[in-house]
Amino acid sequence: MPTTDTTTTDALAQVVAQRFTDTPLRVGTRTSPMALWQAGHVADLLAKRVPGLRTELVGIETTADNWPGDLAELGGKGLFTKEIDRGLMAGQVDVAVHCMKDVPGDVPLPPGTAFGAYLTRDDVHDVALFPAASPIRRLEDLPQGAKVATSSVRRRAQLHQYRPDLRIERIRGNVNSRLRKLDEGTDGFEAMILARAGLGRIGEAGQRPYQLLPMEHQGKKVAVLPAVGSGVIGLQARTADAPVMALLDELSDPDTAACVTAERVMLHMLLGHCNSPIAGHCVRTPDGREFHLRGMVFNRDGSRFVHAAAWHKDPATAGSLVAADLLRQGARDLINATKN
Ligand SMILES: NCc1[nH]cc(CCC(=O)O)c1CC(=O)O
Repeated sequence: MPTTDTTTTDALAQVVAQRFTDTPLRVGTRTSPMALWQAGHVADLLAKRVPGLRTELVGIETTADNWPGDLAELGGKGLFTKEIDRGLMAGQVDVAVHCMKDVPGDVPLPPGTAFGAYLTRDDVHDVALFPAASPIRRLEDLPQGAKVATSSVRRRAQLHQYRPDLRIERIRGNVNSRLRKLDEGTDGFEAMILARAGLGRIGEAGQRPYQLLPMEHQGKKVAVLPAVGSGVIGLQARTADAPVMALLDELSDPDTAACVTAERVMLHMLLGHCNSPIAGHCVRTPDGREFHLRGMVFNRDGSRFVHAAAWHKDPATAGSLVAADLLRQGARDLINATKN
C-alpha cells in the first residue's frame, strides 16, 4: 500500500512523543509577559500536533532584560536573543521562541541552528496609545512639542516626518511596565507607540483605546511602515535535531515564511545595524502569484529617506531588488550616518 501523508506525519508524532517521554520538550523563551504568552502559544501548537507531548517552558533572561539603560550603549548584536541561542546550542532547550523583529540582521545565526518555523503572521500595525486620563486619541491632536515614548529609531524617524515638533524619547522595560508609566505620568509622556501584536498578546488590545497607524501615506496623517519581521514568531532549533526540525516544518506558515525571507534578504543586503531606521513589509499580491515588498531607510530625524518597492514571484529576489534600489538611491549614506 502506498504511504499516505497521514501515515508519515503520524510516524513523526510517534518519534517525537517517544523522544520526549523521560524529559519534556523544553521551549526556551524570554520572561516578559509577552514572551511567556508566545511560548505558551507555541507549547499549545506543539501539543496539538503531537497529542500527549510534554512540554516545559524554560525562562531565560537576556542582556536586554537585565539592562535598564539605553540598549544602544551595549552596541546591539542580538541583545534579545544571545542567551537563548546559547541555551539552544548547549542543549538546555530544544526550541527557542523569538520575535523575528528582535532577531538581528547583521549577525549570523549561531552555528548548528536554524529557524524551522515561522508562525502565521499577526497584525503588523504600530499603534499610538495615550495616558488613560488624557482626552487625546490621535497623534495629530497632540499639542506642539508633546513628549512621545518610543525606543525604536524606525518609529522616531517616521513620526518626525509628519510631526517634526514632537519630542520623542526612549522608554525601556516590558510592554506592561511601559503602559503603567504612560498612565501614571512618569516622565510626562503624552503618547506612546507600540506594536498592536504585542498589545494583543498581553491581553491589552481590547482593554484600552488606541490609534491604529496606517502603513501608507495618506495626506497629513501619521503613517508608519513596520519593522522587518514584525508580527512574526520564529521557532529555532538545532539543525541536527531531525524530529524537532520536521515537527517545526509542519507548524510553519508558507506565506509568512516567504514574506519574512523577502524582508530579511533586504535587511541583510542593506547591512543594517540595530540603530538603523529601516522599515520593510512584504505581502502576497491579491492574485497570489507574486510577493510585493516595500522598504524604507531613514536618517535619524526622518528629514531624509529613500523608499522602494518590488513585485516578484520569488521572495528572495523581491528582497534583493528592493535593497538594490534603496542602495542606488543612497541608503548606505543614511545608514552610516546613524551609526553610534
Ligand atoms: N521590540 C520589542 C518587541 N518585539 C516584538 C514586539 C511585538 C510583536 C511584534 O511586532 O512582532 C515588541 C513590542 C513592540 O514593538 O511594541
